Amino acid sequence: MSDKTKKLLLVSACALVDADGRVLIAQRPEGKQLAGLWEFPGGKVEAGETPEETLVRELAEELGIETKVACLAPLTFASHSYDDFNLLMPLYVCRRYWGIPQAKEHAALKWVRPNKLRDYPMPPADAPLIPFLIDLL
Ligand SMILES: Nc1nc2c([nH]c(=O)n2[C@@H]2O[C@H](COP(=O)(O)OP(=O)(O)OP(=O)(O)O)[C@@H](O)[C@H]2O)c(=O)[nH]1
Repeated sequence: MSDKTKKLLLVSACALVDADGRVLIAQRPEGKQLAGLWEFPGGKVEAGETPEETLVRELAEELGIETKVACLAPLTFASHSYDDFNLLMPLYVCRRYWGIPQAKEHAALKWVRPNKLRDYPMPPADAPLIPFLIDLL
């Protein structure tokens, strides 16, 4: 049943893709919600930002890489009801970026083939995204 007190949270996420068709996932650090789970880099869309601008900012903050809005292609989205909020999360694909991703805010990073993503525990919102990446890559 719908809970009218739950807020809708808009989060932008990115599947960074390398030349071999692998996708970058990042492990959430200890002390955060969903610690230890593997996620797509990204974060909350701040006031005044477009979802694409959020990703350009988050990829720089979280991974130390540079990309551009024009390098982000929308793929699909996740819609999931967590206990305390409803998540709406567009997923973009990015194949063009500058620099080597480093785990600046995560516990670890891993390049994974899409058909192996299910081997890594991810937040519940993410599971429906995996078939789209398998189809694309
Ligand atoms: N970046 C990202 N967030 C995800 C994914 N799946 C998913 O459910 N989320 C949820 O979307 C929200 C993203 O927020 P965030 O990363 O900006 O913030 P956070 O929880 O780390 O907390 P913060 O406010 O301290 O930055 C979290 O609640 C996270 O659990 C995903 O694949 N990538």
